[in-house]
Amino acid sequence: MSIPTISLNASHSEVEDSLKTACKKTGFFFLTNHGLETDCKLMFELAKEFFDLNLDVKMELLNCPKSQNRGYTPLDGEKLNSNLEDCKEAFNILSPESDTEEYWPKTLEVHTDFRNNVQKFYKDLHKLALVVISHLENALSLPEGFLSNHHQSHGPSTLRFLKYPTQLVQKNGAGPHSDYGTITFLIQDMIGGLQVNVDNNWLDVVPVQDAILCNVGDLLAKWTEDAVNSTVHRVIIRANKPERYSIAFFIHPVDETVIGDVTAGDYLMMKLTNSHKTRLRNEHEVSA
Ligand SMILES: O=C(O)CCC(=O)C(=O)O
Ligand SMILES: [Fe+2]
Repeated sequence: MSIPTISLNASHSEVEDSLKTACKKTGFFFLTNHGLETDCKLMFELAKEFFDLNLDVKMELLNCPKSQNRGYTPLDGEKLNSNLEDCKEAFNILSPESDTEEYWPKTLEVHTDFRNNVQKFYKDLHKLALVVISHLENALSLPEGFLSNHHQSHGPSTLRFLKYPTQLVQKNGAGPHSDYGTITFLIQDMIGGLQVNVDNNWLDVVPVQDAILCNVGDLLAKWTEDAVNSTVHRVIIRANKPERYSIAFFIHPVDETVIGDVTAGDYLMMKLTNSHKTRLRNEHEVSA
């Protein structure tokens, strides 16, 4: 089994047939001809500049204790799976409407217009998400607006820069988990390490140049009564590989959306609280 590629240049019916199959099988697909190829390259440069900042500068952006999903997450600061610490750093960016200056590195502003570029990328990804969501409605025979009406504003969708450092022995980069929202876009470099669990086997996701990897999240699976698969995946850092960068965009419905027995906002909060053990412990230490 491999991850299918869907080109946005294909006809609507071809895109939607392929989407239907992909979402029902692995829950993962590569999207090509999405129009953001050049922007993705720039974002990798900006992500590298961010992670190259001194640790004390990044720690000033630690999101503690105001919210749980913005600003900087240091190495080993998160457990996507409760049994394993994740060997990665992250920088989380909320929607341009709800973000505030205190979570942005001041030093980069001068050189690269970092904040403006990243926020523009956020908005472009959100537009692309609406295109994919509209195709999904057709692919899954859902009424028009069934999903897209709940994604018209940016809501809690989150953009995330990730860096997995070089290791001498194999390590856990991101523990086995499924994503929480509607869909996730993942832009990765060519190093590899992402694996998807298919029929109890770990399948390597071989990176495709310029493609955006998309996957179904838990809320979409709930929303469609499991017509699609929110598939478990993980990142392993193989020994002596160069550092790996990825950029994830987690697309979420607005908080008030009722899906099955939960609201989207409550579901997200519950999942984030469980995955930020270390940061919550730090928060406790700070407030104690
Ligand atoms: O960095 C990656 O390749 C995947 C990260 C991921 O799955 C996540 O953060 O949810
Ligand atoms: Fe994930």
